[in-house]
Amino acid sequence: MISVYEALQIVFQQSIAATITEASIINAEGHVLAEDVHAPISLPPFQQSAMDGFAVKLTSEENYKIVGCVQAGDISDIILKEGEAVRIYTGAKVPFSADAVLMAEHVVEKNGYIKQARPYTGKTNIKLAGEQVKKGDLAIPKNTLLNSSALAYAAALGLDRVKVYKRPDVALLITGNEVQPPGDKLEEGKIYDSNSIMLQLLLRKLGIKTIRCFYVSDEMDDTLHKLKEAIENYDILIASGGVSVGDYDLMERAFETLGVMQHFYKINQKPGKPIYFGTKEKTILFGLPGNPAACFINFQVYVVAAIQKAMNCKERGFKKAVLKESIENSNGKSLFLRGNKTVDGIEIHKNQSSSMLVSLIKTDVLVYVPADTACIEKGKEVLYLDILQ
Ligand SMILES: Nc1nc2c(c(=O)[nH]1)N[C@H]1C(S)=C(S)[C@@H](COP(=O)(O)OP(=O)(O)OC[C@H]3O[C@@H](n4cnc5c(N)ncnc54)[C@H](O)[C@@H]3O)O[C@H]1N2
Ligand code: MOO
Repeated sequence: MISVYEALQIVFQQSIAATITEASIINAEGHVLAEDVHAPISLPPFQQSAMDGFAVKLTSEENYKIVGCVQAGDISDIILKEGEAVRIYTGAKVPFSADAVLMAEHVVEKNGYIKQARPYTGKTNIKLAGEQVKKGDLAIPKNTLLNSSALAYAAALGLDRVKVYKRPDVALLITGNEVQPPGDKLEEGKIYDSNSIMLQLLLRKLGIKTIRCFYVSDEMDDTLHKLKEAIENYDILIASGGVSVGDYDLMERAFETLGVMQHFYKINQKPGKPIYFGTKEKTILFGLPGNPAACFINFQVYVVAAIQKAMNCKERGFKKAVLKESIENSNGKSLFLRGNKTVDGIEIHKNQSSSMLVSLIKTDVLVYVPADTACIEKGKEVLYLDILQ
C-alpha cells in the first residue's frame, strides 16, 4: 500500500491539466483567468466629476457665471473662460478647460451666478482619465481567481467574455443494491443513499456545474455499461462504494475490464484505505469507499486536489496548528481525524468511525497524523487541512 504523500503526488501528476475555454462574465465566477487581460480602454475613459456641483476655471475672485450644464452621459464642448462655471453632476464628463468641481454644498447660487464658499485647489473632485487603469496596461493578470469584483472590473472595461480554465464535467457512479433514494419508504435491508447528495453538494462548492449521477446495481453488466458511458462523456468520474474486496465490490474489476490505467489502489490510511485512482485517456477516475465518512474524507484529500488542478486553482496546502489534546496512533497507518479549529488550537472529535456522518456535521478540519507517528502530545503542532463543507 502506498502512503498518503505518494498518493497525493500521483494524483497531482496524473490529473488532467486545465483546458482553456471562453466564458461570459456572468458565468465566469469561480474560474481561474487563463490569459492576461489588458485594458481595452482607460478607466475612467474621460475625466469625470466626482460630485454634483459646478465645474469651474478657478479664479481668485470666487464668483462664477453659470454658462451651461453637463449631465452624466452628455458630451460637452463648452470651453470655460476665467470666472465661468457649468452645472455638473456626478459621473459627467468634466469640460477639458475646468480646473475643479465645486461641491453644490460649497457654493451659494444667486441670479445665474455662484459664489465659492471655501477655497479649492486644482483638480479637486475630478477623477482623471485613466487613473484606475490606462488603455493597454495590464488590468487583470492571468491566474486570477475570478470573483465578483474581478468580473465587475472586466465589465467596466467593456469585456463581456473572458478566457478561463474549464471546469471539469463530473460523473458520479453511486453503486450498491442496498441504496435507496431519500423520500422513498425504506425497504428491509436497504439504506438511504447519502453519498450522492454529499458529493454533488461538494462538487457544486468547487464550482462544478455539470454533474451527472449514475445509479449502479452490484452487477457487472450494469456497472460496465454505465461506467463506459461516464468515461466517454465526462472529465472526471467518481464512484462511491464497491471498491473493497467483497465478491460484489466490482469497481476495480470493472475499471480493469474497460482498460483504465491503475495508478494506485488502497492507501495506508484510516479511514478510507480502499480507494482506487486511475486514468483512461483524458478521463480521471476515483473509486471512493461507500462508507460515508471515508468517502467524504477521501474526496476532501484527493478529489479536491485533482479538481483544483483541472481548474488551475492554487493548490490548497496543509496548515499547522497546535493540538488541544494528545493523539495516539498505534496501527502504523496515517490518520485523518475530524476536528475543529478553535482560537487556542484544534479539538479532535470523539467519534471517528468511517460510517458516521454525525461527527462530520461540525467538522471544519481534518488533522493528519503520519503513519510512523505513534503519538502527538497535547500542545504540539499538527498538520491539518481546511475542508469544504
Ligand atoms: N475484507 C475486507 N473488508 C473490508 C475492508 C477490507 O480491507 N477488507 N475494508 C473496509 C473498509 S475500510 C471500507 S471503507 C469499506 C469500503 O467498502 P466499499 O467501498 O466496497 O463500499 P460498500 O461495501 O459498497 O459500502 C460500504 C458501506 O457504505 C454504505 N454505503 C454505500 N454506498 C452508500 C451511499 N451511497 N450512501 C450511504 N452509504 C453508502 C454501505 O451500505 C456499506 O455499509 O469496506 C470495508 N470492508
Ligand atoms: O477506512 Mo474504511 O474507509 O475505514 O471504513
